[in-house]
This record gives sequence, C-alpha cells and structure tokens, in this order.
Amino acid sequence: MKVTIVGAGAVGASCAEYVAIKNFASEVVLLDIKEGVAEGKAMDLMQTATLNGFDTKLTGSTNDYSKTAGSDVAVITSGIPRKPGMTREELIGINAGIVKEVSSKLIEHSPDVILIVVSNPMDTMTYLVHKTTKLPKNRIIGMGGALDSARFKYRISEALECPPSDVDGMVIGGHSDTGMVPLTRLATRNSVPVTKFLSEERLNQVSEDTKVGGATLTKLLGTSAWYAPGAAVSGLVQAIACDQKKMFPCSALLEGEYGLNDLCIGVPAILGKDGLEEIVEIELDEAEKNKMKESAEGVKKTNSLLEF
Ligand SMILES: NC(=O)c1ccc[n+]([C@@H]2O[C@H](COP(=O)([O-])OP(=O)(O)OC[C@H]3O[C@@H](n4cnc5c(N)ncnc54)[C@H](O)[C@@H]3O)[C@@H](O)[C@H]2O)c1
Ligand SMILES: O=C(O)C[C@H](O)C(=O)O
Repeated sequence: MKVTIVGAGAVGASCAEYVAIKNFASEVVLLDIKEGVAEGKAMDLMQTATLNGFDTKLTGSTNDYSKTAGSDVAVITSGIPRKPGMTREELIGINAGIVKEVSSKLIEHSPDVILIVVSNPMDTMTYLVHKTTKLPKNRIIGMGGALDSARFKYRISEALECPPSDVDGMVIGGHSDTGMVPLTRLATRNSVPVTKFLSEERLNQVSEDTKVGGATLTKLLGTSAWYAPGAAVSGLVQAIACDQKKMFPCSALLEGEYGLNDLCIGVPAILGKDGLEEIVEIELDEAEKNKMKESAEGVKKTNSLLEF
C-alpha cells in the first residue's frame, strides 16, 4: 500500500506521522514545492521508526511526481491555511489553482489512485476535483466531517465530564463555521442519548463550540490546527488501505441523496478498498433537514466562485 501526501506542511506531516505510527502502509511519499522540506520531514519521521516501532518507509520529494507513481491513496493538503479572523472560504482564490494542478499531476502518475481532499474550502475543493478530473465518484473523498465529529465528541465529553471514548456522535453538512450540522439528537454516551444528561441549552453550546472548532484553534495558534486534522485523515486512509468498511462523515458528490444534487457536502459514508463505497442515508428530523439545506446553499454559493 503506497500513500502519497502532497503538501508537507503542518497537516500533511501530521498525517504522515499518524499513518506511519499505525504501521499499515508499506510506503508514504511526502511531496511539496518548497525545496528540501518534504525530504527533510520524511527523514526526520524515518528517524522515529525505531523509537515508535513502525516499518513504513517514508520518503520526500520536491515537486517530482514520478516518485508518487503507483500510489493507491493520495492526500491533498497543499495550499494555504487561514489566519485568525478569516473564513475557510476566503482561501478559494489561491487554493483552487493548487488543488486543480496537484490532482491532475497525481492522476497522471497514479491512474488508479483514490484521492482524499483536505485543502480548504474543503467541500468546494472536493467538488472542483470531481469536476476537473472526472474520476469515478467513489475515488474522490473530502475530509472534514471526521475531524468535526472528533471535536463534537470532545465537546460533549467536556460537558459530561467523561472520557471522550465514552461518547459517540457525528457532524454532517459543510465543513464551515456556519454550515456544520452536529447531530446532538443522535449522540450517545455508551448508547444512552446525551439528551438524557444535558439540557437543550448546554447542547446548543456544544454545537456552537463544535462549529467554530477550527476558528477557535486558529485564533489560539495563529494558523489552523494540524494534530486532529492529521489524525482524522489517517483514519480515512487506513479505512481504505485496510478495507475496513468503516463509516465516517465525508464530503461526497451527491446525486439526489438527502434531497441534494451537484455538490460535495458531508454525509455518512462507508470507506473501504474502493474508496467511498456507499453513502448512508439516515433519517433526519425537520430541523436537521432544514439545517442541511441551508448548509448546502452555503456550499453552492462558494462553488459558484469556481472557474473551471
Ligand atoms: N479539511 C480539513 O479538515 C482541514 C483541516 C486542517 C487544515 N486544512 C487545510 O489544509 C491546508 C493545509 O494546511 P496546513 O496547516 O498544513 O498548511 P501549511 O502551510 O502548513 O502547509 C501547506 C503546504 O502546502 C505546500 N504547497 C503549496 N502549494 C503547493 C503545490 N502546488 N504543490 C505541493 N505543495 C504545495 C506548501 O509549501 C506548504 O508546505 C489548508 O488549506 C488548510 O486550510 C483542512
Ligand atoms: O479551521 C481551519 O481553517 C482548518 C480546518 O478546516 C479545521 O477545521 O481545523
């Protein structure tokens, strides 16, 4: 199993580290345009192999895509991150060109590759990759919901004063400060609905904190987060590499599912060796359906700024 990560910045390197530590891939190639950076990060990570006990071979490349040839999965983390006070949508001008070029080069060298899009605004970048590469829809997956759900579970555990591992829950919708739809109605602590333990007001606070999870960290760090994003991407890569048939909320191209068409947005999906193998349609209540509709309108508004 060969994994390529384009963009050896904060998220790309974090993802490479988690993939290596989980020890399921034979090879990880990091590629970046900055001279020597991908090679340096790959070497630094390789020097953790004996310390962390993994056999994954990490190499780096300065913009030489021949080194990525034959990749099974490729992650796109190239592009600029936001600064405090910015929205993800403001990154479209620079990132669209980068994501379009990177995805086309990846496919040129790995025609069977499954692409995971991370660069922001992620739902719109995923849609752009669908529109410009025309790969089958199962082979282009946007990562956002897995991260947002991890933040949601963290916020619930904080409210319940319990370990995050006690909590289950999911965030669907767009990966944006206003577009996320945290499904508080379905969240549980060891299969007991969290609505049994938390007031509506506290759950609303949990939802609001979840939606601005990325912005909160950006304000604290001066740039956007990387540990949880890297871990979330590595989870998707592993589900595909190990054919796990695991369910994650992913940004998928919708063709009628959830009453939506012609956009990529976060919905529950099963990931396995063929990439995004199935979109799972769960029953939403009226309020959730309305939030999903509003979220889709926001994503479409950003998509309308794309030039193909
Ligand atoms: N979807 C998500 O949940 C999520 C989470 C975190 C970050 N992000 C996004 O991921 C992107 C990367 O974030 P980061 O914090 O790692 O940024 P970063 O600046 O640390 O790293 C980005 C890297 O991309 C490289 N790059 C730029 N253009 C390139 C090109 N054409 N080819 C190859 N490499 C190129 C840069 O040299 C840099 O090393 C941002 O757009 C950010 O908003 C998304
Ligand atoms: O917040 C950001 O801009 C980066 C990323 O989308 C995140 O949610 O951490």
